[in-house]
Amino acid sequence: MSAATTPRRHLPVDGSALSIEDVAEVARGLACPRLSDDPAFAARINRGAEFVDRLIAEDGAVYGVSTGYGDSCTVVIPPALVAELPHRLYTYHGVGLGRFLDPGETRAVLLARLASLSQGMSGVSLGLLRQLQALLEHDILPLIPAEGSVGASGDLTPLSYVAAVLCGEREAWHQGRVRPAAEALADCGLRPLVLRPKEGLALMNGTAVMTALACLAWQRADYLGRLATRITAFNVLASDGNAHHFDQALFAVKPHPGQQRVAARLRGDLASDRPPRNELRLQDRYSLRCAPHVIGVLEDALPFLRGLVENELNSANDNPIIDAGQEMVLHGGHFYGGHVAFAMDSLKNAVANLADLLDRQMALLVDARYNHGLPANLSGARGERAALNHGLKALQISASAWTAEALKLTMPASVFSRSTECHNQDKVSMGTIAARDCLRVLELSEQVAAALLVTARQGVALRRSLEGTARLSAAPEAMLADLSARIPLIEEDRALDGELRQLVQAIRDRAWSLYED
Ligand SMILES: N[C@@H](Cc1ccc(O)cc1)C(=O)O
Repeated sequence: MSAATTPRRHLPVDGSALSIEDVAEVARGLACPRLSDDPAFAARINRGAEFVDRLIAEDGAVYGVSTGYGDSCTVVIPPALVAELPHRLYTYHGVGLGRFLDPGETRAVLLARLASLSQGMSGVSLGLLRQLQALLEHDILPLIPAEGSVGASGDLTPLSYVAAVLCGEREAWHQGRVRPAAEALADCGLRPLVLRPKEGLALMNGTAVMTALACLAWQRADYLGRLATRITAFNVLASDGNAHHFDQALFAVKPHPGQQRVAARLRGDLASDRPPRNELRLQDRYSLRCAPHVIGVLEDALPFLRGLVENELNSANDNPIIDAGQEMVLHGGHFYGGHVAFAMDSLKNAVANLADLLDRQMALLVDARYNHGLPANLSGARGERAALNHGLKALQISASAWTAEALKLTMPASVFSRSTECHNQDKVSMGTIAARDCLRVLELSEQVAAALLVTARQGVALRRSLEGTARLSAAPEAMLADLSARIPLIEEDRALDGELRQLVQAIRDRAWSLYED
């Protein structure tokens, strides 16, 4: 079923704060924005558009309305040509390349722009907001190329594809295929928008693409952190590891709250008792012992990063800002996505560290020198056939490759600022590149997690076949049962790619409820 036909929750939009979860729900087609019908909201929006009209009538010159854009702001547009200007803007920005954003990402972009313009500080009309809402309502999704934004004149080039489709130009996904925008609009009874002065700039001169991608990345990272914790619990059991590394008294002396939360989750999963004073095997390797210290970095960063991303989402982020209440035109640089750039550069680092942690845990488990009595490569084959079977050998090699690629992409994008646009944009954020990197790092890390789900399922089963009784609490035990149904025990080697793809999808769908306490 397409998002246009699925029953969807209405998400009220009136300029008040939206959350990352709201964006993710709209992206999944589970919710659809509904502009407030409160007359006060309409009045606030209309006041901005009317103020722009008044400015043109009274002052003649307004930046981006009766002048050229950016460095060309000293070029005066003859009054007879002013109406054409907004359409020029999206036309010459039709220079995007690379993959197209997927439908979920595109819905998130439309909502992010709608949220920003609904602040009522951009001088756009209610008609423009309604047309944006209508694209989401009918699931008409502009084809937005992912590449070509420096993230600090906002996302001008990718957002030009939103502006063009609103006006019946370029192409959109609609009803499962790529269609000319004009045709898709007509089919839904919508008329192409004619942009008013300032409306082209207001649509394009902002951070909606990077912000939308950042919301989706944040939610995926949050889930992956929880999953890495659960996988660690399985792997402690599989490797006959030491649950006492997650002791409450131990973590009380290092007060990072996220790290303490991860340790508590591991304690809960492993149902461990107090440690004996001096065990035979005192200390496990770092990828097990320090798991709360690695996953905890993400866990502690997430609330802070949420703040950065949601503040951007709920901001007026274009230029100039039109303050109709105080009758001011405020020239500045709110299209600069530095906060999102920092959030995404940081998040991809923390996420890639999860991939690395899990990859190291796998390295311990498949190696008979370190796995405390399990078969090499966790092969489940017995007797004569053991010689023929290679177990998870190739899967470990793949996990190493995915991990390396994720780690390689952690180079911060924001430090690659270029001076561009005739040196008007001489310092830019690269936030959109950071967000795209982060999504790719997430994709690779989710693949590593899928490999580790296979590993953990196999490792725990083999450990239990040796020793029988190692304990887990109810929630991880239930998840293990679910995994065992999804992934039959590997006794004779088989190709695992089909199962891996299904596991990756299950991770994306957040198939397991994890520590939702
Ligand atoms: N971001 C610029 C505007 C701009 C728009 C389009 C461009 O092609 C270049 C610059 C500003 O507001 O100052």
